[in-house]
Amino acid sequence: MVSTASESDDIRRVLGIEGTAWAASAAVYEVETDDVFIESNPYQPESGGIHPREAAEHMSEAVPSVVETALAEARERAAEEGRNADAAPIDAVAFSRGPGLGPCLRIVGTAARAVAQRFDVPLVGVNHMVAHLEVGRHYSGFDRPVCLNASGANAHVLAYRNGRYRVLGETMDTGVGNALDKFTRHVGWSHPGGPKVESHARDGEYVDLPYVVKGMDFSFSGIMSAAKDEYDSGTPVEDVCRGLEETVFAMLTEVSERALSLTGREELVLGGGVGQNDRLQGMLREMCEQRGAELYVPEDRFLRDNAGMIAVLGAKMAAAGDTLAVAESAIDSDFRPDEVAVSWRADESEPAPAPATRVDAGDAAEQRGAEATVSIEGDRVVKRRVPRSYRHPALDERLRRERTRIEARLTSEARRCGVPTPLVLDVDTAESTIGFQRVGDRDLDAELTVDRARAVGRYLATIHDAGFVHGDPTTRNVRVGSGDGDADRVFLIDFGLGYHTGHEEDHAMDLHVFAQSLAGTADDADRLQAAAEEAYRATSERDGTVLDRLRAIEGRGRYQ
Ligand SMILES: C[C@@H](O)[C@H](NC(=O)OP(=O)(O)OC[C@H]1O[C@@H](n2cnc3c(N)ncnc32)[C@H](O)[C@@H]1O)C(=O)O
Ligand SMILES: Nc1ncnc2c1ncn2[C@@H]1O[C@H](COP(=O)(O)OP(=O)(O)OP(=O)(O)O)[C@@H](O)[C@H]1O
Ligand SMILES: [Fe+2]
Repeated sequence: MVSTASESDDIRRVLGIEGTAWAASAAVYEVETDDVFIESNPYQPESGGIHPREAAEHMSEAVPSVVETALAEARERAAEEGRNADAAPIDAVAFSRGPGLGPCLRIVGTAARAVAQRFDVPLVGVNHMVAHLEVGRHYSGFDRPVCLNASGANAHVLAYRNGRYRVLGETMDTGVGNALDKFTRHVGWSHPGGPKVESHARDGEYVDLPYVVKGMDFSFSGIMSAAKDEYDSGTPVEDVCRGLEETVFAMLTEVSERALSLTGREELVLGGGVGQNDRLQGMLREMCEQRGAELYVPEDRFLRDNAGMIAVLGAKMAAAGDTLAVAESAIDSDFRPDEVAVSWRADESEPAPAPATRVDAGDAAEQRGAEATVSIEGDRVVKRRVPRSYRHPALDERLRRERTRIEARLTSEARRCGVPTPLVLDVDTAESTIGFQRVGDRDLDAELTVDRARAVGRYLATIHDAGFVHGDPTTRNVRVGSGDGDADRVFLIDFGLGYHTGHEEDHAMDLHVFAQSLAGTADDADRLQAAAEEAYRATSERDGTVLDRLRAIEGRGRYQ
């Protein structure tokens, strides 16, 4: 019988067990001294990538021995503190419950249950992705950071809000490490590929590869096939590695910056095995410095998969009484971070409204968006995409030009379809500058209403029917109010990530980006989202298929 104690003082030493994919790991976390002992045994595939069956065989051999090593350490510490030799050396057992490979997770779950029963201590089921970010939050001392999880099988941007970690953005296909590993497999290098990409990139010249960011979501599949093609056509592998790092990490840095900008937060925490990469850390550091934000990067041993992070979060969960009865402790290979009901944080109510909210200060004010600076000069605004020094200069130049050209073109095209947008007054692609008519008197996030959400749904349907997407329809890229008495005008702005497409998936992504931004900024996001969808349905020529696709995007398990 496993006890399910809820006395927080009882939790002084926690055993953590990890084994979602490659790292068989056990750890002892000492609450009082904050000390973490970690014992790990990695699985190294003989050829190719991670084979689930081989990985599970590795876990069944390695998990018991790393657990015994950690327990021996725990016993020593228990003896030092003068604990009775008959008493349990630990006060709880925490294990990675998911996401991960099912066969591996089951072995970890079985081991954890056995230890918990043996010592009659509570069992704690930890979400591996939340552990990746909580360990950084723990050691940074940050309270409300944005978190970038850059790991093998996942890539997310998360922020805590009202009891859950919200996924502000994520990969639409593979995890970031898996994407790099697939390229290195193609080249014939052994697993894991990430560190090899890093060392080869140092001697490489940058090559252009597709850069795919949709709002705060992103995709790696196009980049990976292009990288393989480059290699196959004879481009030196060092150059392809450099192009990969510059492109993939600039994407992750851009979405992190967007998330900081959208939420108005000023702290960023990095997590996940790919987080060990120096170039990624450097880009994030530079971006944060330039916007006056703070970055925290955990030690490498806490970035890659490890049981230390499981024990650290497990201790907080156990202290909050968030434990599992054995009968309810089944693993969950698709466990998403936003499914976790956060029990261990004080119930903080959101400081309202988010500081990023902008109500216009008046003339000659300068706004700083995630990408551009916008200066208001009377009834005209000038938007300039400023260079981002964290990006390679060639990539930076390309993105600023392309986006400026597209923004000018699609803003006008939307207007011609009857969607309110500002008039484009002049464009200078060389300087990445556009002059616009000034519209609205505040951003939608400052004053969200059901009617306005409905207008956004209607306008998105209109441009989709005309054959293009907005690309970044967040609550900050919608202006409301007109200043001339017609308070309910709603304007779409910032079409720089738009493009022509007839694919339902792309149309659904626009709705998904809007839904995610509602979830990130509003408490009644569901109601607003329903209103937007209802208006979309009423307007669109093919509402059914797009909304079906939206449901599929929302329900997609990302573990692959
Ligand atoms: C669910 C769980 O099993 C999974 N874990 C995982 O992916 O292991 P993690 O340790 O977080 O990350 C491993 C990845 O991290 C990459 N990696 C390691 N060192 C790297 C480096 N210096 N540069 C780039 N990638 C690196 C590896 O190539 C590999 O793809 C996850 O967290 O998604
Ligand atoms: N035509 C306009 N009229 C009035 N205000 C505007 C106009 N264009 C932009 N703004 C203001 O400037 C802010 C930033 O503009 P915009 O979204 O185009 O830049 P950005 O850097 O791409 O921002 P982000 O990436 O954060 O969406 C807007 O949120 C809005 O408050
Ligand atoms: Fe991981």
